[in-house]
Amino acid sequence: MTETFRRVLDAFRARLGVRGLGKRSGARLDREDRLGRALAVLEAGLQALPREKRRRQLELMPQKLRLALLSRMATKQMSSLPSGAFRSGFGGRSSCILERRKGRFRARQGLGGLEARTQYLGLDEALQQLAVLVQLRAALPDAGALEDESWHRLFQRHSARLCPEGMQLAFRGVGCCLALRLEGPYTSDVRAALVQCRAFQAAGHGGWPQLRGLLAELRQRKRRRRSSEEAANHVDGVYCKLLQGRLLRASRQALAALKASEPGRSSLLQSELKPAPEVLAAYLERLPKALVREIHGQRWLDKGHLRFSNTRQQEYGPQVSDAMELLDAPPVPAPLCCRALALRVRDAALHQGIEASGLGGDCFIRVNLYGEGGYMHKHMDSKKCFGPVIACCSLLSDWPANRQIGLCGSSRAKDATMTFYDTGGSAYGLAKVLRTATVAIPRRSLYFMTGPSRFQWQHGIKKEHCPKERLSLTFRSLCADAPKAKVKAKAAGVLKRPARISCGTSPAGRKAAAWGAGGVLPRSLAAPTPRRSH
Ligand SMILES: O=C(O)CCC(=O)C(=O)O
Ligand SMILES: [Fe+2]
Repeated sequence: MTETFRRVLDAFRARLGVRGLGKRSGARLDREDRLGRALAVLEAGLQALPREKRRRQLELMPQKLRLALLSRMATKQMSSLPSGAFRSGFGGRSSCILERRKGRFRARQGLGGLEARTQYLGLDEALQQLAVLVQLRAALPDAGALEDESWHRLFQRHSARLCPEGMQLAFRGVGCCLALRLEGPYTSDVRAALVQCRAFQAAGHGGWPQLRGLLAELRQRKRRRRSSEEAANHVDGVYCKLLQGRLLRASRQALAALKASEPGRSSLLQSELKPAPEVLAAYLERLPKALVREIHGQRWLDKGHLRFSNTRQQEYGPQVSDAMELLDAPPVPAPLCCRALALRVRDAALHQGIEASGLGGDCFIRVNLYGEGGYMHKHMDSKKCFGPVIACCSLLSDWPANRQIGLCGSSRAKDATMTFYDTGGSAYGLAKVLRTATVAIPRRSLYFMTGPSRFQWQHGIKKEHCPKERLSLTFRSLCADAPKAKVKAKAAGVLKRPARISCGTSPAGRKAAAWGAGGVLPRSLAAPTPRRSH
């Protein structure tokens, strides 16, 4: 299985190498542009809502933001939305996913404007088919880039060459509007999916009203009994829900940009802490259950300094000692979902124009599980050991509870907040703090720490800023000249595996062992050896 997966990863990497994902233009926008963009997304999103909902959202909006939005609309300075808000094929262009359901797996792969998926299979077979799909993607141009007939001929040629006997595929067209992923219904006929893809492209230029009409029509076509009104209501229901999340984000960004444009305020963190790209958001909607289950099946590390903090960790990939030195030991293989997520994170970094070398399936992954009130001391992730970009996904095990998000409401109160401390680049725990800033890290979001937020500021999570159980996964590249440990690891992970807790026969040892396997260690048992490693 590992061998198969490695082939998938190699093919994936080759594809990235060949195609390159290019930098997003305008990644470094000045303040005005940023505000303009955020307001434009906000306005377009509001326009896509039914009137009642729109009014309600406007009422909920902080006054400052509402005024900015209205004055912007009044002076007609908006950029050319909605057509500008549509990017065809976005999201489905190259996504590569393994889905799990009831112990069976299904591969899904973006084909640039189209998406293909297999039926549910055993893990090995699904991985093999994922590898085939990745190769197919590498061999094909984007579905919209050629005439449908020529694309279809190419598709037939390559699928005949690559797809094994009996491989069953279903296809659908995908598009994107207002940072929402639009999906047609699956069909076994690739030509029908091409028609969906073209329809998304054509409707995209008419903005949301046309796309909504198309989505309703596609849904109606799939279930013939449904009336057009029912289908339109269904589309409204689904997309309004999604839009609310996007609106929340857009309004936050607009507010942040507004704040940043006030004289005397630093916009440093807004520009350096990049928010999650939409590509990943849909993925994070689906992933957590499987991921959380998989992570709970693994062992937690025994790190003295974590015992007070109601936090547990796992680490995968290259082995690094507590002194932040690379161990001469084989990498610890990450659970499948973590690896898949690592690939997506790397993809997301490339989409954002962020340096991504060293990220991906083989990078260093740390899993942090915070209990309620769990915290992380302020620190700077080791400069000598880890690269210039740290990516982190925030997840929670009770993820469905977050369904009722509202614009600027208080329902996000369960999300965690990270505090940043400007130490002018010093990594010492006692370094003088010049200023602090807080950043919300909502569940199912991804952030990248780059530039000053990585090397100038320290970061940490306060007890009172983690009101609910939180799971985070950090992804780091290793520096080429990371210091090597002089000691040799005896076996995989030995230097940091739970040696003390696994053999405890005293009551204290037994309780500690329970902690290592999922319980919470009482304060009285914590060992006084808080050597922190980041
Ligand atoms: O959980 C987080 O978001 C941050 C984790 C972190 O800073 C670390 O593991 O070094
Ligand atoms: Fe950190």
